[in-house]
Amino acid sequence: SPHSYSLLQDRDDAHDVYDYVVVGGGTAGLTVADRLSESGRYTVLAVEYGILEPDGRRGRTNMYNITSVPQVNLNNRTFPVDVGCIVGGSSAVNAQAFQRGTKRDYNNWAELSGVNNSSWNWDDLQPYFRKAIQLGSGPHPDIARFYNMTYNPGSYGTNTSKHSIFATFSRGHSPAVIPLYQSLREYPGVNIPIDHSVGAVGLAWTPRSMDPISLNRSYSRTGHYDGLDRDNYHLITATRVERVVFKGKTADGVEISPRWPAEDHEGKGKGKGRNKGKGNGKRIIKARKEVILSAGAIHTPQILQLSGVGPAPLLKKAKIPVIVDLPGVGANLQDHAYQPALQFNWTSPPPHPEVNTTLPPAETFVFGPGLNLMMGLPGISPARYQSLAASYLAQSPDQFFPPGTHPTIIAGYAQQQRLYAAGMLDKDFAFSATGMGGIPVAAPQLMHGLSRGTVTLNLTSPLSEPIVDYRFASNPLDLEIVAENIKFFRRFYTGPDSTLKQYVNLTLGEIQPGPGYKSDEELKEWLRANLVPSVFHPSGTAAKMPREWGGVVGEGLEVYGVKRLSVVDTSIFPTIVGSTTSMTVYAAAEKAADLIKERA
Ligand SMILES: Cc1cc2nc3c(=O)[nH]c(=O)nc-3n(C[C@H](O)[C@H](O)[C@H](O)COP(=O)(O)OP(=O)(O)OC[C@H]3O[C@@H](n4cnc5c(N)ncnc54)[C@H](O)[C@@H]3O)c2cc1C
Repeated sequence: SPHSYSLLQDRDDAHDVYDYVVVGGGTAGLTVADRLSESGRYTVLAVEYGILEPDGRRGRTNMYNITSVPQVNLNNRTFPVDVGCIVGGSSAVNAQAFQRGTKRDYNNWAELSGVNNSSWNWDDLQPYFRKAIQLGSGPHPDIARFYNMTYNPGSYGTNTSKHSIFATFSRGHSPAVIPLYQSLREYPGVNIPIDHSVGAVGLAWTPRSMDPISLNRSYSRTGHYDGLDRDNYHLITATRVERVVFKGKTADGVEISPRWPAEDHEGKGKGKGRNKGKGNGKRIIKARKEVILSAGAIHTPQILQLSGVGPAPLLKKAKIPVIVDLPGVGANLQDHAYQPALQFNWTSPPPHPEVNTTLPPAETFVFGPGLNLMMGLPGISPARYQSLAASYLAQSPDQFFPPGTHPTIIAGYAQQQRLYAAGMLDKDFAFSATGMGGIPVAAPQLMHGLSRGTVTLNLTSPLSEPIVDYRFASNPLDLEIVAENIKFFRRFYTGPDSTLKQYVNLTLGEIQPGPGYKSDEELKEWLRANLVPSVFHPSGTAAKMPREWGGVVGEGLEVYGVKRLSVVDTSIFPTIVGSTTSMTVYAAAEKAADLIKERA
């Protein structure tokens, strides 16, 4: 059987007590559960709401069905809040672009720890990236030569065990990206790092979370679950953790309930990985050492709030007894925003450069080569970056938060504001990331938004999905920065200093936003109607920051004000990284496992 014998076919077979109970068998959860159980010294239970099913599809059973509240600054549009609901979590359904942030991202985390010697910084995290992510393979040498693809093998581990997560460079090619690559290389302000894994922005090739041999998805299930056979490790699926149970202020265990009523579930199938679910009722499972919340940035704050750990006024409204008043639980929500493509029309298709016939044949094409342009604000907007940074720094930190926001949240945001204002002057702090295919289209993502959102209990039905409000563009500078991204790509494609003309002999006509949107005001109007506030990288809702800065966990990821409860998932990111998020989650989970074992 490819899956693990750790899976209990019936949740009623779970013991009454384990050393560790991990809530969520997702990206971080399976990583931590693997590491805590590997010595055999501790008993570990992971509880997952999804089931074991094939990866990749995004369907009814394997995604949560959540919609954001209307975004008042985006013409009241609502947006899907996609999160994987499956063994493997979001790593089982994501788009597999595998990147880490830049140095400033993680050094900001250290600054936001409020302590002098935080080990959550770029240098100290690199060994965890190498432990977490193995280099599956570099690009095919011919492809690497043809595309001038460089990469830094030292950023990754060299383990080839199948119980690993792999970063693999593309085997495919797509010659049409070459004119873009060559012209971007020469475009003013575009840096060429060896690759993004060295902590710098610029034009480089992004690997995928992919097995180098099978080319299948490499994710927390394949790397940290399949094939494990440990008596001391159990996984139960189709099971919800409703709340953490406390004895005084000590986390004592979790209360679980079945996802489906027993008879319904029996009807759904008795295949592998489906609990028979004969127990229809709730049950408490105890944790001797720690309860570890790895339910992701949308559900971890919900579980904390349901357990009485969160903003006291909210808990009182929901009639939940307050265990500890922690205003930061569910605050500080961040994501990357997506600007629908700036689109041009070639007057005729570009002349593709001759394809070297020694390159692997087209059938081996799996994914495009993964060219990605990351830019700091000085590169995006040489004319305005200084004034944008100055206007940001001049804002009062509470200016764009709702009245009554807790002062600790404002204090934490003031710290972030100081660091981001400095980041706006740094060419190596990403404000945009754009996948570059072979067509004259660019859909840049905003990598460091300035607005902060919330995840809160649904007061009329606390066990239903939480209320997600990105509050995108509540800080008006967000739209100014995205408008600068549009102007950057307009200049690159059609401006007088465009370097593209040397490589393709074409005239370009702009289709979208279109010539009707010229001024900043017009561009912002277009963005309010088109911008998407999330690419499903929610982060920051149980942040690792000091309590007086609205933090929820400290340096050891233990929740403030209670004992034996920790958080390990994207919720702990004080600030979102300027890259896709999954690689950082794996590294953080590896570090977390070490911290948890040290205090065992
Ligand atoms: C559609 C999509 C595309 C993405 N594309 C990329 C990409 O290309 N590259 C990249 O790096 N990142 C991408 N991401 C983001 C990345 O995958 C996530 O940031 C990361 O996987 C989150 O890890 P996590 O451990 O925080 O949470 P998750 O992996 O989401 O794990 C949380 C787990 O907890 C479970 N759970 C939640 N509540 C409960 C409960 N009450 N009881 C029991 N279990 C519960 C969930 O079912 C889930 O399995 C994408 C995400 C999505 C959804």
